[in-house]
Amino acid sequence: MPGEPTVPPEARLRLRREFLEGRRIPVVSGLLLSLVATTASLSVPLAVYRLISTMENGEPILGAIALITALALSSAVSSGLATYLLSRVGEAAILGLRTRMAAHVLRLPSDTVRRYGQGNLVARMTSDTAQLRSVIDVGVTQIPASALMVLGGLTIMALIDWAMFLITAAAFGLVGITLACLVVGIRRSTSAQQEAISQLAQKYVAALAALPIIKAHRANTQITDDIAQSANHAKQAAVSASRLQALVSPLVELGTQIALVGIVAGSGARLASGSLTLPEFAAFLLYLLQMIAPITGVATGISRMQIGLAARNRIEHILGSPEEPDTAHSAPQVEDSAPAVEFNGVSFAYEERTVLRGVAFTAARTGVTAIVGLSGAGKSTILGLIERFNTPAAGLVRVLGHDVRQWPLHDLRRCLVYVDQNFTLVEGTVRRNLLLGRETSIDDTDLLATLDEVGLRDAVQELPDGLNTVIGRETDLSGGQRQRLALARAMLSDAEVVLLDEPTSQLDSINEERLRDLVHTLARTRAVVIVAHRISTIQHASQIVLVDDGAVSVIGTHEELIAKSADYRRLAKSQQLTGDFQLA
Ligand SMILES: Nc1ncnc2c1ncn2[C@@H]1O[C@H](COP(=O)(O)OP(=O)(O)OP(=O)(O)O)[C@@H](O)[C@H]1O
Repeated sequence: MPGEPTVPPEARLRLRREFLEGRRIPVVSGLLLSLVATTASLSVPLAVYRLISTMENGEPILGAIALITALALSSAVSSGLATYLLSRVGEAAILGLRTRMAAHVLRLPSDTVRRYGQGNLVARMTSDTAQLRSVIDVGVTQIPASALMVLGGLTIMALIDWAMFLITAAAFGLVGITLACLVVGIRRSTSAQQEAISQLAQKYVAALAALPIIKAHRANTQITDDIAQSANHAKQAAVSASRLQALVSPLVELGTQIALVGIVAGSGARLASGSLTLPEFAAFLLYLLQMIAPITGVATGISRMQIGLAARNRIEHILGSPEEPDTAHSAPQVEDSAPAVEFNGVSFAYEERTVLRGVAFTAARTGVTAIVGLSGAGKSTILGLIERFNTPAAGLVRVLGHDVRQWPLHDLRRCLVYVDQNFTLVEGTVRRNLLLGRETSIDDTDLLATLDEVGLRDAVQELPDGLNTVIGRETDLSGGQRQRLALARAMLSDAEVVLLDEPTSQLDSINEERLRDLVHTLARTRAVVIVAHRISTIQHASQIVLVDDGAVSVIGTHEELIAKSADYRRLAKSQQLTGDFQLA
């Protein structure tokens, strides 16, 4: 992603530590089994050498055949067990990493999450971590085991015949040098491929979220073309990555062919001169053939590692993105006399764009503070600053008498309950949504009583599994019902400050009236800060804060503002709420 932060050293993934911590026994057992498998494989050609010598001497060969069988079997069994053990450990390490990523992403500032994009984050959590798994597989098992085989094989080959060993080493040395040149390109191209897949996931997730609108605007083809274009970028990136990866196996084959030709050509003279015996020649040839697989293993392993390392980089960027600042250690002491919320000369900008200028108001511990103003005036931003989703550029936001930065985030948010503009529900049952974030349970009678207060009891009881119905999949609620469910969740909380962002936007007039009553009941014992477009919802508020283009233009009761603010009168008039039209 352009503009990704530099990864701080503490966010770098120490793969060895991630992999080993708490898992030393299975890792060491896996590595030992792998060693047994390699040693057994390396011993097979020596056993063949012994078999041929035994045959040449006319001795019984049963023992030699039994040895070869035992070696081959133990190599296969140990290698299978090692792979299973190490892949279990690898999966456990990836589970740990995925959990860590989820926890970290949920602590990122909302703007950072928006900048990355949901699809992009999904791709990093799913496909990039799966790619990283290959670093563990390849780095811990494939490369070390194959490298051991190659080194062991080469050593024995050197002991058998140094001249033929030199031919072999020269051929594979050339392969190694060419491979080293390819590695950088492979890493770069796989990184581009992963980025292209993230972009594709991003477009796809965004399209799914906007599905009804896409259908209603008959934009299926347009959006499909868009997604297809991203898919095409992903394909092109994959093709250029595989162009380099495809060179790896042929390179190894080429090296093997050169070595084979060299050995066959060189062995004639050495066999004829007697400096090489037939069993030695057979063993040497077997070692060479046996080495093709591990050399291919090392080469493809190094190439696969690049995919995993590129994925590691992208994961590190997420883990390196700073979390919401949360430096306070304990909740400050709250004075009874402290107001619920205070804004003192608060200014705020999204990136370069200033959206709040010197905002100042105070919300008492009880009563309703309504924030009104035209669309885009900055009302939701004000609620976001109380929740400390963002930090002001200047001025102070206080909750219960203390600067929001003096509160540990968890404690600050425990004092607040927030119903967002989209009345967001989480994936899960009605009950899960009602109890979201609660540390204690509430019995069904109380849950249903609260649902009754927001006029939702009957609708929930009619759902297939009542409170246990999963919403948002086969069964769903209407927009207004979702909004009332979000309100019920807020009512069940015992937070001292209730923040409501346009809680009536989806409600019919009967439910709006019900909400008004509920808000006033809540406001008897708590502070309610409510953003509202419909002045009918808040005309009885203790105070109304009129926000105009990011600044507070006037504060007062409905009657006071009607009397003294032309802007408010205009706003109320547009809703027919002045003079004779005023609602009761
Ligand atoms: N995450 C964001 N990044 C950049 N700009 C933003 C972001 N959120 C809001 N804005 C901008 O900040 C300004 C204030 O937005 P805000 O949502 O606070 O307005 P609002 O008064 O609540 O509007 P509405 O009544 O339409 O909900 C708007 O101009 C908006 O475009």
